[in-house]
Amino acid sequence: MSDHPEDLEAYAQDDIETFEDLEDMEEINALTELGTTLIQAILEKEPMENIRDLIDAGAPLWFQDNEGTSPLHAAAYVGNDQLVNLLVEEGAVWNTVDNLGNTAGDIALSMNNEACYTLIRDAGIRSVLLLALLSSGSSPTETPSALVIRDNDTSAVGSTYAFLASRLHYTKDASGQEICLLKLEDGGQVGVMMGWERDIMHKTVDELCSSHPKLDGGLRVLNVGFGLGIIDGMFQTLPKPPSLHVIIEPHPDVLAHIKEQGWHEKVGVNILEGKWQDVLSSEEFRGLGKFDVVYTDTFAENYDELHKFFKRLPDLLDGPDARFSFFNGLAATNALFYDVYTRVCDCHLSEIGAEVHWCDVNVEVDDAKDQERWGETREYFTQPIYRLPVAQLKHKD
Ligand SMILES: C[S@@+](CC[C@H](N)C(=O)[O-])C[C@H]1O[C@@H](n2cnc3c(N)ncnc32)[C@H](O)[C@@H]1O
Repeated sequence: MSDHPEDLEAYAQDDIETFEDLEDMEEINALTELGTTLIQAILEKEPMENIRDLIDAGAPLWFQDNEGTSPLHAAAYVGNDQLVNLLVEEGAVWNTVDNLGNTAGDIALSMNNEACYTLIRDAGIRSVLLLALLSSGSSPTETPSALVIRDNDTSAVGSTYAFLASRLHYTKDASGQEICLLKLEDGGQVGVMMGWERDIMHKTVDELCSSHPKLDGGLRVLNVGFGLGIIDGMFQTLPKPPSLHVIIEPHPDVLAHIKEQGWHEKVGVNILEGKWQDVLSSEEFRGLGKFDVVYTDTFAENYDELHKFFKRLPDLLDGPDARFSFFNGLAATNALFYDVYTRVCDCHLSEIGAEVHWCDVNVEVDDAKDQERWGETREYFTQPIYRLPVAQLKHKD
């Protein structure tokens, strides 16, 4: 043993840390045991009293076993809505996924248990609305850190800054589908816009314009995000082309493509270069007045940004006849998340005084066609139904 006092101090420190480690291990073991017992008790359909006792004894509702099953997953498996309700009220996490990528809501849905599904979905809606409120209303220091919505994805898929610095390629894939492609640093590929979305864009233009009372006079249209220019092309081929067609686009490669395609020469088309967050506040934009039709479909932006866009709508829409839609593709690789975000959009649009009419568009294809749709790219929309929103400001009494 060393006789240097500083070494003795270090040994003593090591002992304390080992002791603390042991204490931590004991606590982890106790929680693991309680969590496992709770999940077993739920799966074995033990009486509610036993479940309640376990929760009161500190069984962790966030616990997941080796398969990723949480107490809420277990309650969904046994289809007990009273239990789902109890767990949600006690703070069970609504969006935990198991090792197969399923939430408890997905399990309830696959078992056709509407009561359990609705309870979990509504817990999700409340949670997302609360997070949005906390992140917009208070300074980060006033907000419990675990509840702040953070955008941790700094890749070109999750960060506008990285996206705008990345190169895009306009090409056709192996099945002849037009595509605007983003190549990621990890070698993966993501379609910024893909030809298969043409049907969704077509239905969107139809819902926004075909019965618009001002269609015959030429609509004043604002589109945010050019991509492949599919929706812009459709606005241009309306029976009466728009009297004003403003396109907001920040990406240099997209802007070069727009020029190549001759969009600057089209009558009534005004291309504003930049992000909508900057362009909407510019004097040039404000001088243009309000619009009959507003559409937004951007890339690499999270729900926070879409929510901010919603808040600008009262200044953009020209009264209750004007119509708004957006590409409703958020969280569209999971049925529960897609449902939750769709309903959160509905609530937030209602908050700004708009009413939403939702149209269901069938986008299901068979397996072989699905492969063609995505080619080598990452899938970002896997739901069979696209929920198309059309919002209008409510009449003021
Ligand atoms: C999915 S594409 C739009 C596709 C388009 N709806 C179509 O029919 O082809 C997204 C577009 O939004 C643009 N974009 C991304 N962030 C933006 C922002 N903050 N403001 C405006 N446009 C943005 C991208 O550069 C891209 O061109």
